[in-house]
Amino acid sequence: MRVKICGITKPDQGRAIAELGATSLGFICVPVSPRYVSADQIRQVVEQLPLNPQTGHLVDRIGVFANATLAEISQVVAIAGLNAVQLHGAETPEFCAQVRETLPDTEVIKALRIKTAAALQEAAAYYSHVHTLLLDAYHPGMLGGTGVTLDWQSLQQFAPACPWFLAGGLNPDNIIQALAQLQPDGIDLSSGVERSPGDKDLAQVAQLFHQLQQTQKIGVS
Ligand SMILES: O=C(O)c1ccccc1NCC(=O)[C@H](O)[C@H](O)COP(=O)(O)O
Repeated sequence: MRVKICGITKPDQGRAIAELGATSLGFICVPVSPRYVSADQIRQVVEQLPLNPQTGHLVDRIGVFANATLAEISQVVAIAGLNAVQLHGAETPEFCAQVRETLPDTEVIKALRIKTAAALQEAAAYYSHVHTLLLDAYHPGMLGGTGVTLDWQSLQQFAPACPWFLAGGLNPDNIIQALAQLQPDGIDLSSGVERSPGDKDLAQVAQLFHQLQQTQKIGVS
């Protein structure tokens, strides 16, 4: 299972989180966010990342955008050294397809903020235009990093035709409960493993991986 820790702002924390076992680091490229980082700041984090000793590759570097233009996204991907983009605003399936065509080596992840179970119907329109979906909680005043959990039970029938991440209010204390109900391809955490926006709590990240090891031992996938 992929484990994405989002809202990385500091090189030493990015490196430590990769070493703890994260498969993906998320960088907030949305200027109104308190976790915002510029392309140059992301590059500084990326330059400090270790290569995975097993694969010889870096962890995934995911830039999170909301309603940015294709030119803005392309520029940040090139400067920062990203290999994935997460579109967290009101991007249409057609826009996602354009991003995919323009950046063929970049994973395109569409985030859907789920207000009601009916909002899940939106997902199908994206299947053939993105590589991956991400389900996040809806908050009227914030786009992401809200700490609000989804109603996991209402997602039990969600079986998209592409891989998906579960996000929204996950933390070391509730991750086992979430994964007992759902089998996402990845999980995404931000405020549940931080001291303040953009300042990650490495002890909580370590605790998350400890909990994930427990889920394997007790057979929760
Ligand atoms: O985190 C932000 O500040 C943010 C701002 C604008 C758009 C998206 C943002 N975050 C996106 C993420 O992928 C978060 O990891 C996701 O919303 C989960 O956050 P949390 O509920 O705090 O775990």
